[in-house]
Amino acid sequence: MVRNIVILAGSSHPAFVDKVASVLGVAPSSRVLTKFASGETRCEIRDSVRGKDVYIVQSFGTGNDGDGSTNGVDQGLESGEGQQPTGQKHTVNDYFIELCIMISACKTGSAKRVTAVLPLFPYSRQPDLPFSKVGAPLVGMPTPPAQQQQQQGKGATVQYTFESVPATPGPNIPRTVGLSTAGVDMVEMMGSLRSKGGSGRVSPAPTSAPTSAPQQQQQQQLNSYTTHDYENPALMMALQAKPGHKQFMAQSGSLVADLLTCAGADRILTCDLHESAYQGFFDIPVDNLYARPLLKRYIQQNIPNYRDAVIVSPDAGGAKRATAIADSLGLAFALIHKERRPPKISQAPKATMMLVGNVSSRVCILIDDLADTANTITRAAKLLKREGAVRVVALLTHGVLSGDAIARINASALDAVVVTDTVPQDPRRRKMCPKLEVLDVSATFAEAIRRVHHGESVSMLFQYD
Ligand SMILES: O=P(O)(O)OC[C@H]1O[C@H](OP(=O)(O)OP(=O)(O)O)[C@H](O)[C@@H]1O
Repeated sequence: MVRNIVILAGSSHPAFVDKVASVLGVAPSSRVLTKFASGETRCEIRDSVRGKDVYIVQSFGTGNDGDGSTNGVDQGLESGEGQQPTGQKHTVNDYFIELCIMISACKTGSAKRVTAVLPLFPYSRQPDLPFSKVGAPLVGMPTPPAQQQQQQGKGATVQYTFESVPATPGPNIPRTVGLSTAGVDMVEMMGSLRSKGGSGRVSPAPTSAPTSAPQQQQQQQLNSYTTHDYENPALMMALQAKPGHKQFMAQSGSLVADLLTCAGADRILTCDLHESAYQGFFDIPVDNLYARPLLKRYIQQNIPNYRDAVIVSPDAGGAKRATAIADSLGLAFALIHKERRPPKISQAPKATMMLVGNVSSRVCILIDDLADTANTITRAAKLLKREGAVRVVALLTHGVLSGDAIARINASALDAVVVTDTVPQDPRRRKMCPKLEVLDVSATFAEAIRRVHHGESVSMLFQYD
């Protein structure tokens, strides 16, 4: 049992906090978290934190993703007298504000030290810069048409397209049923997707669509998905149709870091940051834990003849993460490279994929930090199977799986998707996705908290993994 420590749970992932607290041999402290009718967050810390070492655990990626789970709904956790749960759905932003308020409440309640424990760190993916027609980041004036024509002759051979099933939602591609329909029958749903010609695209839902052309264009931009803007031709064309305008994308990472520090956080504990350099945005200590030992153990224990398998990074951004596992297990490595070029001069840039490495007749293990829409891993799996892979397993730290991700995984060439529980994976979600397996990372967090509390090294935890 660890003494003089306070573990507080935000409302995003209480089950995870219970597991962490149980390993530490303490009970989570009492607090009230709910919302006022106006939607503002209400927080009350019921146990004394005076002079204590406080750990507030809040995860993200569990926002309003329509998975029908009770996670993310204001249930008036430990509701105070006269305070009724509003039943409002929490978004990632709600969780973030809640965390800041909890940190501030503990600081003003005379806590000795407050550590924000974020199993999945929010806003650590910076938005992509839009890409020009030749695949370069669009950070200046669009290239004049004559120059574009000249550059087009040098395009690489397009081998694979990026279509996914269900299609990535966009201006003219509405969300499919995904998990938003309570009690949806997966078999029925997949049948319905197949009956639409196998593309997985469904007819646009009737809407009160704007009628005039400028209105339609504005609406398209409003509806557009921003995870990967380069995949949205309408948005890309609109962005490039503004001569002389330098595109500016808000990079919110340092603001988020400042907000946490300003709220009073003395330390951050997180896991598999999308970009490890993000730690440099803080002027307080940041401990970045790794799910790597867990993933390696999974490979060793669950992939038959794993020494013949190939570790694959689905994009260049994750190559370092994947090679770390490949090197320590002595496995072969392959990389999928995305190119963003237009198929024709008159068209918007399109992402295509190239495989570097040999996967023929091999088991492929895709390694990535997270799956959000699951486009990246499902497209990678499709390419790997076409290149002769016999089995494709995706190993990810954070299974955000928002929107249609589960339907997409079910319809994909993936044979299994293994995630950790940094993001809640409730039983209903697991039932709807038979390919999903969940690894428990709570013991790693508990050990890291114990080490921080006793002033021991956290990085030593991963020295021999
Ligand atoms: O499930 P999805 O919605 O496809 O998103 C998952 C992908 O997004 C992130 O990388 P990102 O595309 O931001 O690029 P990067 O690795 O180059 O930073 C992440 O590392 C995954 O590869």
